[in-house]
Amino acid sequence: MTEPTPSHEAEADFDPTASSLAGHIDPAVMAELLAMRSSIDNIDATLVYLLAERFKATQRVGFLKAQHQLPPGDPGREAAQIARLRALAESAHLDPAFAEKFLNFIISEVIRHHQAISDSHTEALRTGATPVVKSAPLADSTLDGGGSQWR
Ligand SMILES: O=C(O)C(=O)C[C@]1(C(=O)O)C=C[C@@H](O)C=C1
Repeated sequence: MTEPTPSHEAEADFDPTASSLAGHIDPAVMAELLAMRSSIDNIDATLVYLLAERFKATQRVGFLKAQHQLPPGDPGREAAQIARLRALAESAHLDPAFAEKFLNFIISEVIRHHQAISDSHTEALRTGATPVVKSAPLADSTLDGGGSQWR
């Protein structure tokens, strides 16, 4: 298996001018397009950082739920989140259906992670191992054996 490329290398290798359009369009149009893409690149980087923070937070929820034998999903909470985000999307001129689909996509991944945490917690209890319960900030935590939540 190949090692993942460290993010600083991937970032250094990233060519913000990469395009299949190069040489096919007016250079002035290309310059305008690249200026717009520069904002898109900043937004995409922010999205990655935001999602990483969200998953750190939900991982803590996953451990809490596993520790107290709570179900991974909470449909009542989800309904409230969806109604709120749909309204926010509307006022932000974003398609509410897209906002809902996006949230559902993220939540389904979170639930998969919660289930994996719960499974490894149950397995640890069954085998007499000490279940890994994270209550400390996750920045310095490592994922133990079960670690399948990051598949
Ligand atoms: O708040 C929770 O209980 C979570 O597990 C987090 C979260 C979410 O990602 O926002 C995920 C699953 C639940 O169905 C509801 C919300």
